[in-house]
Amino acid sequence: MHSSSSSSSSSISLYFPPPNCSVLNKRSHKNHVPQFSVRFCGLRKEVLAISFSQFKRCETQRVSNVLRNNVVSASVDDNESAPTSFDYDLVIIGAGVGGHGAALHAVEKGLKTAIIEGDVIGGTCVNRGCVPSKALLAVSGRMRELKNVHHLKALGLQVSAAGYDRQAVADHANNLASKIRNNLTNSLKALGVDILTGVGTIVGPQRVKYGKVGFSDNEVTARDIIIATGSVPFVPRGIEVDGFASFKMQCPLEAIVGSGYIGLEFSDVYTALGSELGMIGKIKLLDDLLGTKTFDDSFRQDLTIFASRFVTFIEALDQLMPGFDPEISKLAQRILVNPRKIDYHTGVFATKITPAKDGRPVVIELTDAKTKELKETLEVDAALIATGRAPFTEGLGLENINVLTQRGFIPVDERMRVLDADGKLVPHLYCIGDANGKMMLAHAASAQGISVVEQVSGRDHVLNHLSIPAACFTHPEISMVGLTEPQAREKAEKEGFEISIAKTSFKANTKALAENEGEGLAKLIYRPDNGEILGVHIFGLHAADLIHEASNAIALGTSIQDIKFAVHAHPTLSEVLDELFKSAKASHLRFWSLCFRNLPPLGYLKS
Ligand SMILES: Cc1cc2nc3c(=O)[nH]c(=O)nc-3n(C[C@H](O)[C@H](O)[C@H](O)COP(=O)(O)OP(=O)(O)OC[C@H]3O[C@@H](n4cnc5c(N)ncnc54)[C@H](O)[C@@H]3O)c2cc1C
Ligand SMILES: NC(=O)c1ccc[n+]([C@@H]2O[C@H](COP(=O)([O-])OP(=O)(O)OC[C@H]3O[C@@H](n4cnc5c(N)ncnc54)[C@H](O)[C@@H]3O)[C@@H](O)[C@H]2O)c1
Repeated sequence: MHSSSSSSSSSISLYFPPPNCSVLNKRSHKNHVPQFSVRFCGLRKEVLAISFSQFKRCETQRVSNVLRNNVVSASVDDNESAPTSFDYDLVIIGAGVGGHGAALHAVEKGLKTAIIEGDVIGGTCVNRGCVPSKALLAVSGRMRELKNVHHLKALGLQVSAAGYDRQAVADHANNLASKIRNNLTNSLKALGVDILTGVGTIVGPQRVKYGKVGFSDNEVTARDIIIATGSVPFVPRGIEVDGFASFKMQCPLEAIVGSGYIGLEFSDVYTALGSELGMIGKIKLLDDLLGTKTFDDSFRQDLTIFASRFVTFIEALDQLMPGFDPEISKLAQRILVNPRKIDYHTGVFATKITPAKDGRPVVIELTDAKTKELKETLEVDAALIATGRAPFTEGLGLENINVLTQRGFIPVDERMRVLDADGKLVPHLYCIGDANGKMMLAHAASAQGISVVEQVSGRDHVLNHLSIPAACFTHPEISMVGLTEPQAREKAEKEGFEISIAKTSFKANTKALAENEGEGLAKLIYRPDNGEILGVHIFGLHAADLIHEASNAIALGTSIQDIKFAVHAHPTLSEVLDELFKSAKASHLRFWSLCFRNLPPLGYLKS
């Protein structure tokens, strides 16, 4: 177990311990001068003998200032309010997936760890994000298949009627969330992580208060602190959200503002489950669907689902799904949007949304993204706002440590170390997950937490964010890792190298054809000169599971030349990637290019 004792010390001469100074222990320093470990002005200091009067004068001043001229050998901690012995090695604020991942790894590393949670364990992902939404998507996927007569016929199946029990579907999502929440809570308890309940506020360096807002009297000190406070829905200005859903009434959802991950996944749910489900809330934040981000349980909503006959996407950028590789977005549009009951407006901002009232519909004003002129007004029965997430850093006490957020995000360096308003590192303070905005994904939050724990336990670690995969759980799924083609082209131009593209189709894959799911594509972006994998994008059956071979290859620096010899079981979907890597044409001279990497360019040699 790591010791929770002093990390900073000073050496100052001491003849008598003054009244405000308690001697913790005394031992002999080299040259036989007595050395004391003292708590003085609230700080733990290692001191050598000095006079009592000198100590008295420094009662209200910084030890370093008063004793500057009297020290035998000194390195006084400049930071007066920083404790030098700690209740914990590590305190984590926020028990979402990021905080949870960090806590588990900290225990493995022998750190005495506490986690502070102001709401429920599991955060957004478990309670109102990944987990319940994937339960709904599991249902919508099966319903979609059962309703697809052509597909069933091709497999020789006959299903007379596919239907579902609305409450049972909602229960499935709710039960899954509570099961995972319990699993997370139990794992923390079983490993001896102290769960401290309440809102955490940083009150000074290495000090955190926690408890009910306004009554947080409990204070703990920690050698290192991780902020993992996550995010809340981002609602653009002009959009009014009219409260919470009660889900007793039928009402088709008509507009989804934002065609990112949430918009796309929920369009999959709505269009598959048809119009049997409904909602009352006319304008909804997705989070409100599954619970709300608040520390007051009275606001918590029952999980329910709703669906629509038609969905209209409103997207500010020029194409739907703008975050994905453009070729994959186009394919996704052809398969996930065009044949479904989905309409769309791109290149327009929803600048004003007025909730439905007195029998009048929801009114959405669309403003042209380029000209900024009002383009159109839509009237719909309901709208879902899925326009991104904003960091949740309110009440964290960042002002106490001179940290200024940037659009709400906590600034960090590549090691998740928090930067203060002057751009300097704040010692012993880290921020992971949605709150730092580097990559708003559950597994990214957790990976960042693990990376920080590695660092605080003495091993330098920098997480390669380009190796972190992402997936959108539509039917079929979309997944990606690394750069998109435009990003890779930009990098190649800047750094002066060529890129190549390889593609394989699911249509040639035995397993996909056996499942009658041949619609799909895998795309590889790589450097032909050295075989480096720059990005992989997959659209097709189980794309979310398939991506990991590529992400592990990027993380481990495996080249095309090496991975193309990896063996894949037959018949499996992973042969799509096998074929992809085999079809890439990377230079066989990689060995030599590695050997000569540091030599000057040929032109230089010739001259
Ligand atoms: C609908 C939806 C679906 C999603 N699906 C996926 C998906 O499939 N895959 C994926 O990778 N990501 C998904 N995400 C994103 C994912 O949920 C987030 O990236 C992830 O939850 C971020 O984790 P976190 O630990 O940073 O923050 P959070 O999960 O938000 O946890 C933060 C925790 O900190 C607590 N907290 C905040 N402030 C304080 C304080 N001052 N004191 C004490 N506690 C505090 C909060 O109560 C919360 O429990 C989805 C998000 C949504 C909304
Ligand atoms: N499967 C997953 O991994 C998954 C699933 C859901 C959510 N998430 C995470 O949750 C976060 C939030 O998801 P999201 O879909 O809300 O955000 P997003 O950033 O993926 O998409 C938001 C979309 O809304 C558009 N937009 C913003 N303001 C607009 C306006 N006024 N009018 C029209 N369009 C507008 C943006 O151009 C963008 O395309 C994401 O960061 C994502 O990483 C992940």
